[in-house]
Amino acid sequence: MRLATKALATGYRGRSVGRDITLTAGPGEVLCLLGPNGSGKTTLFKTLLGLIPSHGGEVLLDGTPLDRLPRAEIARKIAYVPQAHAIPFAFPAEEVVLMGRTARLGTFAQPGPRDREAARAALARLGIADLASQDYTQLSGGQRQLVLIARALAQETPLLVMDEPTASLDFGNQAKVLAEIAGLAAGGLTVVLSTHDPDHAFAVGTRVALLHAGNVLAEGPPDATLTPQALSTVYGIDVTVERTASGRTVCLPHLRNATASAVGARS
Ligand SMILES: Nc1ncnc2c1ncn2[C@@H]1O[C@H](COP(=O)(O)OP(=O)(O)OP(=O)(O)O)[C@@H](O)[C@H]1O
Repeated sequence: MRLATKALATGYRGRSVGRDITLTAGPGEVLCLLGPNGSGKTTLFKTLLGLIPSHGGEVLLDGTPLDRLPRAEIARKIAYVPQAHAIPFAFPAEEVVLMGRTARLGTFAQPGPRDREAARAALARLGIADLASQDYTQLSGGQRQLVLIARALAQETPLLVMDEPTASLDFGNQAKVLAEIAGLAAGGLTVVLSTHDPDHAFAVGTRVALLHAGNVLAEGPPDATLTPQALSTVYGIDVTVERTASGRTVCLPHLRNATASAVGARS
């Protein structure tokens, strides 16, 4: 499924957030959105999902304007992984994952044994089958994050939109979820995600969009887009981008100024 935005403007009632956002992502691609806190990533995602109206421009799914698609149709095309703290589901984890199936089925349909099986398979795939009967509200931030990713997988849509999917995960689970994302894209899914870690964009991104002050400052393959200069402009710090011996690309923020002021504060 190809997602495209054309000169999209985003925001809330009486408040403009993003403008002139033109992006595209297709099957097999992982489009990573990077940008400082408050730069409008979540707002863009809510607009892509039709949860809030756009302030101008277009969102197209395989060429069809989003606002021409009924909600149930959108749910069959796009699964959304929101930030884990955003939703206080008072249900067992398996029921939360099952909601991914109900989104596909429509308002009044009941999930059947196959749906339950798919929900359990999604939990197992993320290594959290043992959390199935635990209350979502009593899970840790990272466990909730994994449950929400399982919910999106159970929805079996061709397009996955993930808001900081690795944000509260431990070191190992970050790597597992990144590998899962790369695998899903390799299998033909379209993935759009936001991250605060440029290394993650280098690891799994086929394209990157760098948001700055409401605009797309740069967009393209990670190597060409996440340059030290662009990262410095967006984050206001000096950054070195290095290639490791094993062929990975990593970003190293310079800590000298921060360290100097921390030492100064102590003395
Ligand atoms: N419901 C809302 N009504 C009005 N303004 C909002 C609302 N939600 C967010 N904003 C504002 O929109 C701007 C963009 O917020 P958004 O959450 O999209 O940023 P973000 O890039 O996802 O941030 P972060 O990286 O911190 O998660 C912020 O200035 C925020 O204060």
